[in-house]
Amino acid sequence: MLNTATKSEAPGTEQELTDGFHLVIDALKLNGINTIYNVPGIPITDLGRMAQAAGIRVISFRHEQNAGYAAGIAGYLTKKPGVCLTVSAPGFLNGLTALAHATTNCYPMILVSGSSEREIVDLQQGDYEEMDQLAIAKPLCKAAYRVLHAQDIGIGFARAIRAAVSGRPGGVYLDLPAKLFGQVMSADAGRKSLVKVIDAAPAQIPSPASVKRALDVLKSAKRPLIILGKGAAYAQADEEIKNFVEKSGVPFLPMSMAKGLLPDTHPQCAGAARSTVLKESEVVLLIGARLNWLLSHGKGKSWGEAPKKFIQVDIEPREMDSNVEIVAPVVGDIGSVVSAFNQAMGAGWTAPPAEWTKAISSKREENVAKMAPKLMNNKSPMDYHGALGVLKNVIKEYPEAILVNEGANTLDLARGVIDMYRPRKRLDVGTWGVMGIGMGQAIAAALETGHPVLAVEGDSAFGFSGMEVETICRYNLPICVVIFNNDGIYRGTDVNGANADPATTVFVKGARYDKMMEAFGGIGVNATSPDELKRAVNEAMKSGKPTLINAVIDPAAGSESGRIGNLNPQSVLQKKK
Ligand SMILES: CC(C)(COP(=O)(O)OP(=O)(O)OC[C@H]1O[C@@H](n2cnc3c(N)ncnc32)[C@H](O)[C@@H]1OP(=O)(O)O)[C@@H](O)C(=O)NCCC(=O)NCCSC=O
Repeated sequence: MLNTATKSEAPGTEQELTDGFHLVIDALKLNGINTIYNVPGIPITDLGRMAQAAGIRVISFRHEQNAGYAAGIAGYLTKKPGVCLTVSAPGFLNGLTALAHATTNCYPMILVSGSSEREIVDLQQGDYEEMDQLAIAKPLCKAAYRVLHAQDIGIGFARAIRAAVSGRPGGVYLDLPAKLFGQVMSADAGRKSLVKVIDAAPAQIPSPASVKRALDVLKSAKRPLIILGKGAAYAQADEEIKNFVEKSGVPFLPMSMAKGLLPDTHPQCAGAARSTVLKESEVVLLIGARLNWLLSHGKGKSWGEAPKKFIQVDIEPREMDSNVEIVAPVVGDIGSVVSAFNQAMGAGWTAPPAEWTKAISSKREENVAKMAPKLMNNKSPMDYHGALGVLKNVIKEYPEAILVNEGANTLDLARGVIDMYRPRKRLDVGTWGVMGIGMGQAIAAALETGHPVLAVEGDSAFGFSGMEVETICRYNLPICVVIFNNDGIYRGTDVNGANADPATTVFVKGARYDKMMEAFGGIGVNATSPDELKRAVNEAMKSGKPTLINAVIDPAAGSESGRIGNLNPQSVLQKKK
C-alpha cells in the first residue's frame, strides 16, 4: 500500500500525492526489504524516521562501515539484499569499504547514499558534501545507479535489487540526490511507477553435459576431495549438499565460512587433515569455493607434487580457469547443480577406496588428539587454547548460536578449534581477511536470525567496531562479545628500542574492555581463567543479555600474522640483522 504523503490543496483539484521519501519506502516494502542498517544525517535523516514509522526496521549505527558490514552479512544470511543507508560524501565513503567487501565476498548488498545536487557537483561549485559518488562507487561494486526523478525510484530499486542477488551476488550502489526526496507527484502515478522484482535470482541450470563430465572425473578418482566454500553455504541448498557428499562418500574440506554446512564432526570431514588432503588428493571438486589465496591458488607447495584435476561448480563462468586449468567446469547455481549431481549419480556410485578415506581419518584423529590436551588447560592468564577450549564447548551446547570471529591468532586458532554443527553459523573476516567486521556482523546476525551470537574478537580487531557495543545495548541484542585481550596485535610484549613511544603493535596494558559494555548498561566481566570465562559465557548465553567478557590472555601468547606467514615479506636488511 502506498504511503500517502499529503493531499494537494488547490480547490477542486484535490488528489492524493506522494514524494521521493515515500516512494523509496514503498519500493523497499514492495520488494520485501524490511530492515535498513543506517547512520542518520543530512539528507537522509527523515527517510530513516519515515521508514521506521512505515514499519521498516531501521537500525542506527555509530559508524557507516559497521552498518555496511551488517547489511552485507544480512544479505549473506537471507539471500535478500542487505540495505545500508548513509549520508553523502564522508558517510558514503565510510560505507564504501563495506560495499567493496560485500562485492569481494559475493554478499548481496545495496549501499543507498544521499548525495548533493548534480547541477552544482558537476560544475564543482562547492555544494555541501560535494562529491561525484556514483563515479567513485563504480569500480568497487557490481553495479552503480543514480536516480534523478521520483518517478524512476521504482526502477532504480528494481535494478539495484536484481543486480545484487542475480548471478554472482555482490554490492550495488544506489545514489539518491537530496532533491529527489522532496519531489512530489500524484500517488496514483507513484504507485504505477513502482516495480516488484519477480524472480530476482533465477535458477541457472547447468548443462547436462557439464554435469556428466564432472561426475565422470570424480568417479574415476582414487583420491577425490570436495571443497565447500561459502558460496555453497549461501546457496541454502543444505539438504542437497549433504545428500550429495554422503552419497559420494568423498571426504570434504570446508572453507572457513562453510564450516557447519555438514558438521565438522562428520566422519567425512577432512578439516583437521587439511594439509594432507590438499597435498595427496588427485581430483578436487570445488563447490562455491574459489581458488584464490585462501587455497594457495590451486598450486605450489601446499598442493603437493602429484598432478591434480580440478572440477569447479560456480555461478560465474569467468571463475573457471582463473588460477589453474579446470578440467570439468560446471556453471550454474549451486542448488541446481548439486541437485543435478544427485539425480545423475544414480544407484551405482561407488565410494572412494578405503585406503584414502582411512588415511584421512587417521591423520584427523592424530591432529585432534594432539590438540585435545591443550584445550583443557586451566592456566591463568589464559593461553589461546585454554580459552578456546571453553568456547568450543559453548558452541557444542548451543549449536544454533552464531559465531562471529575476527583477529589474527584469535581467528586462526578459533577456526580450527571451534567445531560448527549447522550451516551459516560461522561468520568471519571473509575473502579479504578484513578486520572490523565484528560488531556489525554480530548485530545483523542477531537481528536477522533471532539466535544468540558469540563474537570472538582479537583485542585489535574489536577496536575497529568497538563503539557499536552501545548499539548492541540500545537494541538489547543477545550478543556475547569475548575479547581475547593479550595487550596487542599478535602479542602484547613487543618493545620499541628507539624512543619512549610504545612499540607499534602494543596497546594499553591490562585494558578493561568489559567496562565499555558496563558504560552502556550491558554486562561486563573480566575473566582471567578458563573457569571464569566458562561461567560468564554460559550466563550470557542463558540470559541473552548484552555481555562483553574481557578474556585476559597471556601477553606473550600468540605469533606474528597467524597463519598467513608468506604474505608478510621481510626486507633483506631485516633478515640480515
Ligand atoms: C588460508 C588458510 C585457510 C590456511 O590455513 P591453514 O593454517 O593451512 O589451515 P587451517 O584450516 O587453519 O588448519 C590449520 C591446521 O589445523 C588443523 N586443524 C583444523 N581443524 C582442526 C581440529 N579441529 N583439530 C585439530 N587440528 C585441526 C589442520 O588440519 C591444519 O593442520 P595440518 O593439516 O597439519 O596442516 C588460513 O590461513 C586462513 O583462512 N587464513 C585467513 C587468515 C586471515 O584472514 N587473517 C586475517 C588477517 S589478520 C591481520 O593481520
